[in-house]
Amino acid sequence: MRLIAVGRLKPGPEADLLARYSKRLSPRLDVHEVADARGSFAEVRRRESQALLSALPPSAYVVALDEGGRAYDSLSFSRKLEHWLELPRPLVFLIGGAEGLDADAVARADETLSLGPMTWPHMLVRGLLAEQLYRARAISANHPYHKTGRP
Ligand SMILES: C[S@@+](CC[C@H](N)C(=O)[O-])C[C@H]1O[C@@H](n2cnc3c(N)ncnc32)[C@H](O)[C@@H]1O
Repeated sequence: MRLIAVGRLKPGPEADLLARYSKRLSPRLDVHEVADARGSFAEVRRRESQALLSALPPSAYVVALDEGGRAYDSLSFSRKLEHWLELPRPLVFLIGGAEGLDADAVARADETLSLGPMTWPHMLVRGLLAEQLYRARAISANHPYHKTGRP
């Protein structure tokens, strides 16, 4: 699996969170960063979205992280992830920068994924996604990390 995201993640709590879950993930999650852009709000969004799209491997199956995207409960997401991993295409998650993804990036996505209707800081979203991917894989493997029916 690959994560393509805007900006350079500096050492700190967000990097620790990403590392905590990504090192436990199988298949591994390769992170590829594209540079922050400069300019007006609209230019930043367009440039960063183009950089994300340019970094896609050929025939990628693209899941764009988007507040307005599709939300899942953990069991459904686990099943969905297993389905994505069985596809004969590289699975790629996209996370926008502080100005978000533009319409072209969302249009290229095969799926959208929401981590809830609230907006999270883009650097935190990497770790949140990694935890949800780890949880989904734990559910598929009947690993006790996910405690069904308990808070
Ligand atoms: C700070 S948010 C961008 C907010 C921006 N105002 C917008 O309208 O998209 C940066 C990125 O983090 C991701 N993100 C933030 N909150 C999210 C959520 N609740 N669900 C899924 N992705 C989220 C998205 O990829 C988004 O492009």
